[in-house]
Amino acid sequence: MTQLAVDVRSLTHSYGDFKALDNVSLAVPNGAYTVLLGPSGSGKTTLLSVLGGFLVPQQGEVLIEGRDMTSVVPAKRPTTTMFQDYALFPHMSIADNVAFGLRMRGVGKKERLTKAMEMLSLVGLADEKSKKPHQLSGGQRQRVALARALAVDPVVLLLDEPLGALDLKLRRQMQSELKAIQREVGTTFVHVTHDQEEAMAIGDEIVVMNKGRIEDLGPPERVYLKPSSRFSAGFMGQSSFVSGTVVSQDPQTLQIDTVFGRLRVPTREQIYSAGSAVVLSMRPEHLVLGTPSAINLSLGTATIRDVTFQGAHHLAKLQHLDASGLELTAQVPQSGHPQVGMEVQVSIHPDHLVILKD
Ligand SMILES: Nc1ncnc2c1ncn2[C@@H]1O[C@H](COP(=O)(O)OP(=O)(O)OP(=O)(O)O)[C@@H](O)[C@H]1O
Repeated sequence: MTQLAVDVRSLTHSYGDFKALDNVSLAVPNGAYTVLLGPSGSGKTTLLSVLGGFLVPQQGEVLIEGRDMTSVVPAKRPTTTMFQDYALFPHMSIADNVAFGLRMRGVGKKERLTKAMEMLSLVGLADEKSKKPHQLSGGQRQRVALARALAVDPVVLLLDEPLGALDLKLRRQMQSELKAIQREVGTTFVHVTHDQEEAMAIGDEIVVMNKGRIEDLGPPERVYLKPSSRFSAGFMGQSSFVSGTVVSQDPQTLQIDTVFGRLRVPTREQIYSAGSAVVLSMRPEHLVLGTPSAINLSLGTATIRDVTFQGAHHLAKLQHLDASGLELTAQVPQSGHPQVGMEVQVSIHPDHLVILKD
């Protein structure tokens, strides 16, 4: 049985009247790269602070490798936290910065410098060992902070917006480096970000947070393709939403009334009762413009209202002709030449239609 690196149970924490964490439970398997994703104020940093021991929750428990750590101070936990500003010591060499945590733990000089060099090699900075932090680029400083955090062999490394200070290009590059380093060392990483692309690029598991609660949790592909709530669908990229009411479900077909008529969807694992209010969520790349194929569900006809060039494709805003005011967003390949004012038929493959409880 895989032991859990982190097991938090029913965490609740308020600042005054404001509930920053509302009954949060989360299990992180050993060796996983977990990303806490959510908008500003959703409780990500509060949760990370509880894991790192900087905040004792008002309710709930934190277990690390099965041991209760709820009230244990940060220095006595098998966790280290890497903050966004890296907090490197400016007067110390890179090697001494990396060895610092080991020095605090009483590790001898020879051993700690050997470990520091091992960690600097891991992050590709062995040649810079004698430099001071100000002689390095932002990306290099970030790697030093990572080497320092890993030097003490934590069970869990907690990263709070670790790439927030980097420009976009470097940020994307560091994402793959972080992931590669995590795979190599096998340490459990819990990483906070509000950047959906970063979460998808890096996480084995994404935890989508909203208003102090976990809205969705799973591998990136699952959370993107089959989000489990409207919030999660909207936060993990673009989606068009359409309300519907379930008419019936039999072994073959789920029937839903929507503004563009009755949709007959091959039946789902989930059983819907007649009269249930649902929301249909559709990703732009799943909306098909042009004559629908036999298997696709027809969503009627729409007018293209706006087209934006996105490099690899166009994004078209569509206004539905039959359903007043309904807007859909569709991705159109460059070869599609979408033009404002064009009337197009819209359809979707049933497997791409996400049906959520309203
Ligand atoms: N020490 C504090 N005192 C009062 N309110 C706080 C405190 N720390 C956080 N909050 C509030 O709790 C909420 C959750 O904060 P938290 O920092 O956990 O969110 P977050 O998801 O990490 O947001 P961000 O991405 O902006 O850092 C926010 O509304 C914040 O204003």
